[in-house]
This record gives sequence, structure tokens and C-alpha cells, in this order.
Amino acid sequence: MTEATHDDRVGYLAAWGLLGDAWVERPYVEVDGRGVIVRTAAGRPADAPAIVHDLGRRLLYPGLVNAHSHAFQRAIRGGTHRRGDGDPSSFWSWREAMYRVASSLGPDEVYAVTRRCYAEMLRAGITCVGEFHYLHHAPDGTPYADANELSRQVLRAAAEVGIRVVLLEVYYARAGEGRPALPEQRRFCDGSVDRYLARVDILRSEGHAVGLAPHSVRAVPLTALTELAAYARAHGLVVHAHVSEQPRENDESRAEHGRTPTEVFADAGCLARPGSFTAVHAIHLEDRDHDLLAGHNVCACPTTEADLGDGIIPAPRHRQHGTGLALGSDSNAVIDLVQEARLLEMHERLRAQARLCLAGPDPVARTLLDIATVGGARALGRPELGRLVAGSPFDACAADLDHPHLADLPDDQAHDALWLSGTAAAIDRVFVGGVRRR
Ligand SMILES: N=CN[C@@H](CCC(=O)O)C(=O)O
Repeated sequence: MTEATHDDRVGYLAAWGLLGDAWVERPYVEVDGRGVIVRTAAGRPADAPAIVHDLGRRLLYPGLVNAHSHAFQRAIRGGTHRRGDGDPSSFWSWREAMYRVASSLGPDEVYAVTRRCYAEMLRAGITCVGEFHYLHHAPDGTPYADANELSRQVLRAAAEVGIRVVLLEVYYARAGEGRPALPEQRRFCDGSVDRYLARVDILRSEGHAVGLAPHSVRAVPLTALTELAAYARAHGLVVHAHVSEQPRENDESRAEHGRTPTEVFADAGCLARPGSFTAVHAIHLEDRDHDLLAGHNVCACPTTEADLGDGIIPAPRHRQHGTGLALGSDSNAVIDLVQEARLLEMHERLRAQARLCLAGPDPVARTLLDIATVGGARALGRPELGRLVAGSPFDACAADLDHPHLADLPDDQAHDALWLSGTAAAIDRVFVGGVRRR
């Protein structure tokens, strides 16, 4: 492979943007032939390369990082809001509707729905997604000729769309304590930790970005959790799991273990390596759970959590405990991390009857942007992403200051208008690894 030279370099300029930790006017980013940022500056340097793309009146941001997705669930968008065919009026009855689709998809359909979903993510400024992937085998649980067939369909969809993916390979074993997997859950199950890890070994050996994802304490017994935690530690992998999304999950955990789900994950060793665990949802927590999650990550998915009636994530408490926040589009009923971020703040305003709930040293908009970028990158174990700094890939998105939602606002106010009253619709430029994707 030939080295990138100065001649391969191109520059990008915008009106305003976030470079590293600094909000600057006329942000300039220089990118080499491999798509890696080689320098940043406020304003075009005198020695800039010949080609500098001026993005004009746009706000330049790092690419957004979506830390929790079930791509196939896009297929039921809008399909679970009426009584009639079943009763989708609770989380658990919604899950039955979701399982009907989960049981119906073959490899081609998994590829097609995932591709559609990821294309939508890319349009919305998402440059990396953590796919919490649990459709593994044929609907009756029989492995395909290639046991990683459906994981490969996800990887193929991501590659063709041009989005980065971290495959959070799900381990699933049972319907609950003492209950084997339901027929509709059989395709999620590998049958043993060894068979599951053999699949993971292959994916890792092929160079794919992989994390371990014990689905939940309901679906994974403690012995298996302990083995998964040991493997993750040995190989430096992140661990993601659904944690305390619904009160019933806590009740079942107490009945089986006498402990909360977070305590069970901690006792199994899943939290042993600082920063490596991501609790998805983490809504119904006890005080001790917050202490245990300190230094780890929580992935909030506010549009899905609202849709499913889960509850409001205690985001300020997570921040007070030093728990990193990330965002996920989860069910993909909505694919818009700007809305996810905004609702994180707005749900807390409704609960607290107060404003500026997630403000810290930085204004709320900056906090939300950080959660949507570096927060997700940290949760996915990809610290090189989420920031526009030298040495990082040029993964970026830009919002149009002349979009109808932002037009005629002062530029610095437009940034707050996007994150606190807007949507991703204003984002109209997206780059992944230096390649323009939108
Ligand atoms: N937002 C929740 N999604 C979960 C629900 C299933 C469960 O908790 O059993 C999911 O797709 O795996």
C-alpha cells in the first residue's frame, strides 16, 4: 500500500463547528488520502492543499454515533399502534408483535431491512452504529450452513451503505428463570456459550468490530454471564446488555437472584473493566445500581422508551455518578439522534418541572452533542470516533444554516435551535472515513 502524500490531502471548511473541544468560527479540517484527519484549524491555513471544499453556511459536527439499534424492528414502524390484531398496549404485548416479524425474516429480508435502516441512519448524520444483533439462526433455531449467516447480512448492509458498524453479538438462552426459550425466541439461541463464542471468534478473526451482548438477566443465566464476562475481559471487548427497562425485569431478577439486574451483571464480572459495560435503558434503578455503574456507560433510547411506555431515564443522576451517557435509536421507529438527545433533556424537564436539566459547565446543547458523539463512541469501544481531531477518521456531518428550521437565526443560536428544538432534517452533508455519503 502506498503512503498518503500531501498531494492526496483535501480540506473542508464550514461556517461554524466543533473541532476537538472547541466551538470555532470557520472550522477547517484537513484529511489525507486514507480519510484520516491530519490537522484542524480555525480558518483556512495559508498552506492548505489545492483542494478545499467549502461547505458554506453549515454547522460542522463529528459524525453521530448510534450505540443501540435493532435494525430489523424498522419493519414494524407504525405497525403496533392499534388494537385489533393482538393487543399492542404494553411493552410485553408490543414484544409479541415484534416477535412475529422477527420470526418471519430470512437472510434476504434481514439484509434488505437492515440496509434500508442504515441508509436512513446515514442520512440523519449517523456514521457509526452499534447493532444489538440477535437474529442468528433459522426460525426454528437450526443454524444456517454458515452459523454467522445473519450477522454477515448485517455487515453486508452496513458495508454497502457505507456506515461503520460495531456488531454487538447477542447471547440469548431462555425465556426466563427455569423457562426454555419460547418457539419465537429459538432463532436467537446458540444452545451453549461455547457455540456462541465460536461464532464470535470467527467474526473477530475476520477483523470485524465486535462486542458481547448478553441480552438481559432474564434471557441469560448467571453461569453464562460469568463465562461471557471472562471472555470479554480476556479479549478487551465491550459488553452491552438491556438493564432495567421495565419494572417486571427487576421483579424477575429479585425473584431469581435476590438482586437487581445491575448487581447480577456486576457479580458476574461484567463491570470489572472500567468503562467497558453499557447498560441499555437503565431506567428503574436502585441507589446501589448507580454506584455500580459509575465509570461505565448508559445508553438512553428516549423515543423507543416513550413508545414502549418504559419510563424516564434518570439522566442527571447518571451524570452525577460519573456514568457516561450515549444514545440509541433502538427499535428504529424513529431514526434521529438529534431527537433522541433533545428528548433526554425534555423528558427530564417534564419530570423535574425545571429547565436546563443537563447543563453542566457547558450549555445543554453542547452536552447533548457530546452524548450523541463521544458518548456513543466510548460505549462502543471506539474512542477514535466522535471527535474531529488529528488522527481520527473524518467522520462528520453538517447542518444547513439555511434549512427552514434554522434560517434567519443568528449562527450561534442556530446550534442551540438544532439540538433543543430541531431534528436531524437539517443535516444534509455526511462523511465517513473521508468519503462523502450524503
Ligand atoms: N426496547 C426493547 N427491546 C428488546 C425487548 C425484548 C425483551 O426485553 O425481551 C429487544 O428488542 O430485545
